[in-house]
Parts: sequence; C-alpha cells; structure tokens
Amino acid sequence: METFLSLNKVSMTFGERTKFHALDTISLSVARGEFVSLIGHSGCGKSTLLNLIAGLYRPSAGSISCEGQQILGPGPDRGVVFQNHSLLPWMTCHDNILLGVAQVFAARLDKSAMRRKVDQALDLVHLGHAANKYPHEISGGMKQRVGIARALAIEPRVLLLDEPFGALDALTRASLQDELIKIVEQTRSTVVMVTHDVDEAIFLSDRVVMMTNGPAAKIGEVLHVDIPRPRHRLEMTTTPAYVECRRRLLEFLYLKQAVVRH
Ligand SMILES: Nc1ncnc2c1ncn2[C@@H]1O[C@H](COP(=O)(O)OP(=O)(O)OP(=O)(O)O)[C@@H](O)[C@H]1O
Repeated sequence: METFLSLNKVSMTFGERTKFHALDTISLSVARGEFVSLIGHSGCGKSTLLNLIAGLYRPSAGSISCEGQQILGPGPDRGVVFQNHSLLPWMTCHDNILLGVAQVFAARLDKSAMRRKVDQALDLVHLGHAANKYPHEISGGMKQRVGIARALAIEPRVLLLDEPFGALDALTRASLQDELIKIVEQTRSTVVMVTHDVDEAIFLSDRVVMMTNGPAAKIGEVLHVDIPRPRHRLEMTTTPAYVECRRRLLEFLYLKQAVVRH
C-alpha cells in the first residue's frame, strides 16, 4: 500500500538541562485512508507522538512526512481533536468552527461559502440544530462532536485524535464511535488515534500500534485488525478474530508491559 504518513526513526527528548527521553526511534508508515490507533500505558508517550505528527513538537531526531512533505509545524492538512473539546466558551458552536475555517479558506472563499462549510461539518456530526448554542449549553458528547466537526471542517488530509472520547460515559462513547466510523467512511480520512481502550481500538482500527512503557518508549508490537467492515459492535465481540485481537492487546499491556506500582 502507498505510504501516506511516514515516521522515520523519530526520537523525542524533552528539556534542556534535565533531559527526559520520551520516545526512541519510532518508525511507522500509515497508508492513505488507514485508521491506526496508538495504545499503551499512561505516560508512555502516545500524546507526544500525536503532537509530533501534528507538528506541535519537533522531533529531537528523525523526521515525519505527509505525502512526501516533511512536517515542520502545525498545518491545516492535519486536524486535531483533543480529549477536552477546547472550544472557546464565548463563541457559538458555529463560530468556534468558523474560526479555523476562516484561517484556512479566507483567501479562497467568501463568507457565505465558509459558513456553508461550517454547516456541512455540523451536519456531518448531526449537530446542525446546535449551531447557535454556546459550549456551556450543550452536553459533553455534543462538545466532542463539535470538536470533531471543527477538525473536519478544515478538510484535513489526516485526522489526529487524542483520546477523543476519554471523558465520556460508555453509552455516549459507543454512539460517537459509531458516528466516527460513518464520518471516516464518508470523508475517507486517514486517522491516527490515541486510546486507552482495547475494545475501542479494535472496533475502529485497521491497525493497533502497541507502545512499550517509557522512558524511551518504542513500538512494541503492531496488530492488524483482520475483521471485515462494516463491523457490528455486538456480533463482532463473539467472533474468533475479535477474541484473538483482544487477547493479543491485553497480553501486551498486562503481561509483556505490566506496570508495577509500589
Ligand atoms: N513538555 C514536556 N516536557 C517534559 N516532559 C514531557 C512533556 N510532555 C510529556 N512529557 C513526558 O513524556 C512522557 C510521555 O508523555 P505523554 O503525555 O506523551 O504520555 P501518554 O502516553 O500520552 O500518557 P497518557 O496516556 O497518561 O495521556 C511522560 O513521562 C511525560 O511526563
């Protein structure tokens, strides 16, 4: 498969005097339209890796490129969704999304065309009716959906999701996972997602990248989720392929990378 996003021997060390070696020689190729999850114990460096792809950090060594172009900083080709929606509280949902759209499209589109883009993004997450509400007037799940709409509205080539559903209850989480699958099918997005949740990783991903515990975290194993799509949440869980995926992830996390707490 054609490589779309490429991480080439990426290492990351934080700090000047007291150095912290977070990631060590990470190499990973992501194909166009692929959905890849990063899983690993807390503090292993998943968010750091995602932030490197987002261009929010520069790697200490190695390089990252998207469609052959080296990533040197944040850009509209990569839409990021964080665990906490990070919407501006004094702006409506519509205007929160418009903010990014205007940054990317102001030179090419007039105001009404940009507003249409915002409306389309809100429709994609079924929130057209909440366009004029403020963040404090909507639920946590709705805020995350606005966050996803905001990331999608700039029409990124890659969607980067940092535990996008981590703060939500199990039912809301499941319905947003279903929605995300539909959106990704519709937009044919390439996705890299950080998660702690084994079932979420299997349900959504083509591949799950398992990271070793830090410091100097590496890619431990990579799991190919060989379960045909469309995947059905309930039916899927009883198939041998699912059970095997789950076993491999749990074995990695709780046996091979067991965390000893004192
Ligand atoms: N800006 C920073 N300066 C120094 N150290 C940092 C910085 N950002 C992260 N780290 C360290 O790098 C390591 C990896 O952090 P990171 O947030 O990437 O882990 P994570 O796997 O996403 O954790 P979690 O699952 O708890 O969110 C941690 O030990 C963290 O303390």
